[in-house]
Amino acid sequence: MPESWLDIAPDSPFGLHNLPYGVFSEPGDPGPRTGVAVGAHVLDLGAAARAAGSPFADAVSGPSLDGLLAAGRPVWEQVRATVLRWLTDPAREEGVRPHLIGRDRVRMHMPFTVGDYVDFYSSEHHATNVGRIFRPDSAPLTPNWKHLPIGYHGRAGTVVPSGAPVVRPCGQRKGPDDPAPVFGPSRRLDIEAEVGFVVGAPSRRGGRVPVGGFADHVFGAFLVNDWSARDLQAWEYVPLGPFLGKSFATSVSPWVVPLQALEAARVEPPVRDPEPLEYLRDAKDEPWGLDLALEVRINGHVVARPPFAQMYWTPAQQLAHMTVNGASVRTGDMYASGTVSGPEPGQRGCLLEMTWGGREPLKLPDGSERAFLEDGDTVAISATAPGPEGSVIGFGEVTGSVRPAEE
Ligand SMILES: O=C(O)/C=C/C(=O)CC(=O)CC(=O)O
Ligand SMILES: [Ca+2]
Ligand SMILES: [Mg+2]
Repeated sequence: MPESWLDIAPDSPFGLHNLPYGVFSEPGDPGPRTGVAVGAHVLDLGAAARAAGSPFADAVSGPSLDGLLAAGRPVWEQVRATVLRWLTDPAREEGVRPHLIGRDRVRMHMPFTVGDYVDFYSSEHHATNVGRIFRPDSAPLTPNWKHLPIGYHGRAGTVVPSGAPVVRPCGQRKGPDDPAPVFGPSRRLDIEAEVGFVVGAPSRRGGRVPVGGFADHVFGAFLVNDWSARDLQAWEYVPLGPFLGKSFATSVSPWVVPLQALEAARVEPPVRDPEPLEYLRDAKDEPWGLDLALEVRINGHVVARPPFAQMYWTPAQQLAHMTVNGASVRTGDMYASGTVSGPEPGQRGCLLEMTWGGREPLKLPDGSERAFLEDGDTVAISATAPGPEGSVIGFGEVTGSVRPAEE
């Protein structure tokens, strides 16, 4: 990789190997714009592309990534290669430097218009733990679990950008010893640390996206916090699955890391036994396990380090499964991996597991204890992945604070 004329710290999570896309504004701006994070800066992509007369200027000049997502893989590759050239060719410095803004000056926004939203359940460790906690008298994994990536359709309209406050939801709950359900603020508000994927190029209704078609359709990855009210969920979910316990808010991180930046993070997924049906088999020599290291913090204290590489079903299999019945995907459709949990106690991606259903509260270094979230708590989920040449690919973080219920 050639050097940049821009001063970028060698260990920056936003070095030249990453170049994630997001939507930002500066104080006093008329509206948000598309940017690329580089070192301590954001490159105003639309302005730089217009100044350079780039053929893709229109696609990157909107107030969201929607135009870029819809443009398709050849354009994604062209934009990335062009930005890299701009940042490394000394002859380009004069034209590009005016379009760099300090990242500490900008506010980040929702990166794209969310179409449909699907949430999976693809960590074997998470599913096993949740099964044990919610259904102690049954086998922890349901009979279908190792044959298909289980998922449900979520509420796209309540996907919110990182930093948006999360109001504690109200709803029905009924504990095992309660004679009747009661209504009120959730007492078991939880998080779920997940990785999200956004579709760029749509697929045809009636067609299927094979496992090998993942990178032609999916633009990139980001972080997701699927806030969950466990008491509402436990009462409502039989037999149709999560509903109001998860539909009140889902937070996403502002930077979308393009799949091209994750080449060095690709790893073989765990061995699948039994072997899945043909349409779910990994494409030969094209593994889509991803070695992302997540970190979950509550009020600044690290409470978990979930490993994404351990996920049983890959995002390529999830997309293949989501479309195998002929259901199409559209630009802006997003899907989340499911809670990321590893085999160790310190690797669990939600409080339900970390505290084993609330029975073993966490002790935070500030002396307080948490079974579930309290009003005022701030949760941040971050992640990094290995990049080429020893570099680090940063995802930034998704954060949100809990506001009291509106009763
Ligand atoms: O097994 C259950 O009943 C509950 C599962 C979930 O909480 C669903 C979910 O959001 C999936 C996930 O994030 O892994
Ligand atoms: Ca979830
Ligand atoms: Mg949700």
